Amino acid sequence: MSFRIQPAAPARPNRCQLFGPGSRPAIFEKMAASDADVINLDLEDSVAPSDKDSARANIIKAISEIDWGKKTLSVRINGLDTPYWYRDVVDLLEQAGPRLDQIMIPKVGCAADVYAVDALVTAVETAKGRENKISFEVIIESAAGIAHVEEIAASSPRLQAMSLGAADFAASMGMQTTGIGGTQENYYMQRGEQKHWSDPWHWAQAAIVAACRTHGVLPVDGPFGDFSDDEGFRAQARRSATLGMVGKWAIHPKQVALSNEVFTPSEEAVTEAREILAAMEEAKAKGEGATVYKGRLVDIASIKQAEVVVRQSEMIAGG
Ligand SMILES: CC(=O)SCCNC(=O)CCNC(=O)[C@H](O)C(C)(C)COP(=O)(O)OP(=O)(O)OC[C@H]1O[C@@H](n2cnc3c(N)ncnc32)[C@H](O)[C@@H]1OP(=O)(O)O
Ligand SMILES: O=CC(=O)O
Ligand SMILES: [Mg+2]
Repeated sequence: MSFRIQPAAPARPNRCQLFGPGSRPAIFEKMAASDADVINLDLEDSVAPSDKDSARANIIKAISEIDWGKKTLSVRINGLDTPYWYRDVVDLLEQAGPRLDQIMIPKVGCAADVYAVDALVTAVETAKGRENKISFEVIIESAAGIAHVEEIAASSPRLQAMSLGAADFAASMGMQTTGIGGTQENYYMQRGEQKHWSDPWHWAQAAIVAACRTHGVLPVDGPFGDFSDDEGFRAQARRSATLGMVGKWAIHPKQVALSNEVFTPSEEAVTEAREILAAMEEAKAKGEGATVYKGRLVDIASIKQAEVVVRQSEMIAGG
């Protein structure tokens, strides 16, 4: 292990982030009643330019009027390349009240983007004497974002989570697809007569997980656009969970249960993890660092692996 200890990411459930356009206030109560751990009220790409002001007003009203329970409540502001974002930040911070937990910054391309929002948020918080400080989440969804992913992960103590935004990412990278996440028809290996589909999102996800884990940030998988394809969603979410991501977005309420299912360690996985911990306790008592569990090697690294599963399960149960 490096001399630098890996910081822990925030210990809060983030299995599913449910999105809804700020221009559609009729669904806000349904979002609040959902089983999502995080709610993302959107001011950005699901809101038409002509609706930006009214969407902002809807969201500000709903933040204090609706009972959001214990959910993390986040608002996605507009990008720094638009004329809307400063007004989003100032109005939210001045008018939305203390229930707002987090701001999501889209299309972050470098650490200075986060610095700029941090400076504005800090000024308004200080001016208003706000006690509960706003946290940040960012979306990596551009070539610049993925090229600078580590400096972005290290950019601010406010930063709690980082998502991959497959739609804008694909556009920025010039990828030949209109699909949002999941299997892409033309991304395959050919062997004889057989096609084997690969995962074009994998490398970006792995880069995000590594940057996040280095700096104590929660890595999250973004949208899966085809909400009629439950198995496709599950497969994408399982790959993300296996890579170390803690959750996924839902762009339709039917995806919430799917995401919670995948990102909650199963009873079977938790039992096995506890058995590994018990086996290693026995080994330790005998002065051994390695032993055999169900015919396979387990050693001191296995304790850390098992603890990831047990900790995640206990945090979700307690959260
Ligand atoms: C690439 C990106 O940036 S993704 C993030 C930004 N995008 C978004 O925020 C989009 C979020 N999703 C939506 O706007 C909508 O779900 C849509 C447009 C995809 C589909 O909307 P609809 O056509 O109304 O879906 P559908 O008819 O299947 O809705 C079923 C029920 O769920 C409700 N519902 C729809 N979307 C949501 C939502 N996001 N949250 C909670 N409830 C919702 C509907 O009101 C309806 O309720 P009802 O049964 O009481 O009438
Ligand atoms: O904002 C999300 C995306 O996929 O783009
Ligand atoms: Mg986007």
